[in-house]
Parts: sequence; C-alpha cells; structure tokens
Amino acid sequence: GKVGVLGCPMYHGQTKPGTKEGPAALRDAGLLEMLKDQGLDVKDFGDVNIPCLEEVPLSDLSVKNPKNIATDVHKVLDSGRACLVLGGDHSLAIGSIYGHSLAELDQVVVWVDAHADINTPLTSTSGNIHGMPLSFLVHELQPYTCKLPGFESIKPCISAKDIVYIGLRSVDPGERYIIEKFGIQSFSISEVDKLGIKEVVEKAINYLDPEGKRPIHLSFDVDALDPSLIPCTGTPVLGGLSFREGNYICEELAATGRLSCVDIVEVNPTLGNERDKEITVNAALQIITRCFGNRRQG
Ligand SMILES: N[C@](CCCC[B-](O)(O)O)(CCN1CCCCC1)C(=O)O
Ligand SMILES: [Mn+2]
Ligand SMILES: [Mn+2]
Ligand SMILES: [Mn+2]
Repeated sequence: GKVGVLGCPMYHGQTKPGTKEGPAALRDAGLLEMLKDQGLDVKDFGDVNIPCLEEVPLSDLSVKNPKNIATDVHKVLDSGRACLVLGGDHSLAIGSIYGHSLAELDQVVVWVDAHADINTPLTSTSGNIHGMPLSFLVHELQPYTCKLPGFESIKPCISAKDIVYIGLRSVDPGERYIIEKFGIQSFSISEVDKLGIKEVVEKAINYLDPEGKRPIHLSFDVDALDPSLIPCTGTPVLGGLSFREGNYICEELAATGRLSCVDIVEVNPTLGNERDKEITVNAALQIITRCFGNRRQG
C-alpha cells in the first residue's frame, strides 16, 4: 500500500501547546522506518504550515489553518496514497475531513475518542476548538450553530448518518443533545464492555457502509485509549479502550481495504516525564502500524 505522511503540529484548538511536538515525537521514534519495514511505500509530505498564533489575527489564522490542512490532505489523497495525519490537537480534523471530502465525496467517519468533539461554539463550556471539530462539518447542525470568523472556507461535508463514535465516556450535555437529536450512532465504553469490541466494530462498519464501498476516515484521538497507555495527552479520562481493543479497531478498519485517511491526534509529549513520553509514543506507533496492514499475528 502507498501512504503519505503529513505532520500537523496544531495546538490552537486547546490550551496546552505541547501538541505541536506530536509529529516530531512520532517521527523521531522511527515511524517512517516502521511503516517501510512492513512493506509500505511511504512518502513524507512534511508538516502543514501552522502559523503561530501571536503574529496572525485569529480570523486569518483559522482561515489558513483548516485551509492549509485541507489542501495538503487533498494533495496526498490525489497522489493516490492513503493519508496519515500526525497531530496536533483534534481541531485539525476540521481540515483533514474537509480535505478528504475534496478528494472523495462519500467518505464515512469513524471517530475513536473519549469525547464527542461536537460542541458548537454556542454549547462549548471551554471554548476550545478541539472540542468542536465535528460541529463545523455536519450538514444537519448548520442551522443550530454559528460561523466563526475565518472559518468561511470550511464547508460542512458529512451527514450525521456518516459518523460512528467508538470509546465515548466524557460527553457534555450539549453534545448529548446533538447526538440524540440527529441520531448519531455511538458505541460508548459501556457498549464496548457490553458487546465486546468485535461486535462493536462489526456493527459500526456495517452501519456506515453496508455495501462495503465507501472510503473510511478514521479520526483516532489517543485519549480514547486508557490513560495508563497514553499518559501524555491533554484531556485524559479513566477507563479507556485497552491496548488490544485499540489495535483491533485499526486492524479491522485496515482489513476493509478502504481506510483512506487516518488522523492520530492529541499526543502531547510535553505532559509527563521521559518514561511517560516513551509509553505514549510507543502505543501511538503500534496503533498507526495496524492502520496500514500490520496485524498482531507477527
Ligand atoms: N468536551 C470538552 C473536551 C474536549 C476534548 C477534545 B478532544 O477529544 O479532542 O481531546 C470538555 C468539556 N469539559 C468537561 C469537564 C467539565 C467541564 C467541561 C470540551 O472542551 O469541549
Ligand atoms: Mn481532487
Ligand atoms: Mn478526546
Ligand atoms: Mn478528540
């Protein structure tokens, strides 16, 4: 398989700037070599240009950010490669999902996360954009939200029925209302406990794409995994997916042969000591290799 790797050192979606070190931490730990060692044709497209907040007024900045990300993701996909986006905080998904829609109109989205990330600017209690990305992208939500200055270039591009959540365990009241109102399919951690990860993944894929022909966008927030596996992330929530469950999800999505774009987000190497960083980066690297065909059978 052919993979294009895009670093996206986004940190403006939340208050802990260390997420801008995420791409470097994954590359420095040997990500590209690992992917090549499993037989992939890997091309590194470098980092998206994320202008730093200080100099650029927010309005220009947000126009540029999602646009840069969307443009670069579109370019990777149009080069015939699957796109691997290394975050950076989860606000980057505004750009990566929009960019995916420029290359493939009928993508479906698997959102693996402890959080729903679908607050609108009006329902958010934190004001952090990494808690809102889906609200900019979902057609049905547009009458209920507001356009942030500078986000004009981002058009909603997915429908509520094209999203499935896996791993939810920290959902805000406004998000719960939105999920119920638009019938967004979600498998929370309690459903993972009840059904088991095999049935959750089967149901998720069959719900999104029963005919098995639509490109899949996996937006994987590492905080979906248990904090013991990912000590270096900004918004940890106890009782997450096990390492095996996380690996299984990615192996099964890769096995469809339609995994077109993968975001790996919210690695923040500055949170925790050297050992914590090593644990976090190693877990993230394993997850990434499963997205591109490497299965645990050895
Ligand atoms: N829902 C939160 C967290 C978003 C996490 C973003 B992700 O998934 O990309 O890491 C949290 C809201 N917060 C929860 C505790 C009580 C105060 C509000 C928010 O800030 O909107
Ligand atoms: Mn195109
Ligand atoms: Mn999260
Ligand atoms: Mn997230």
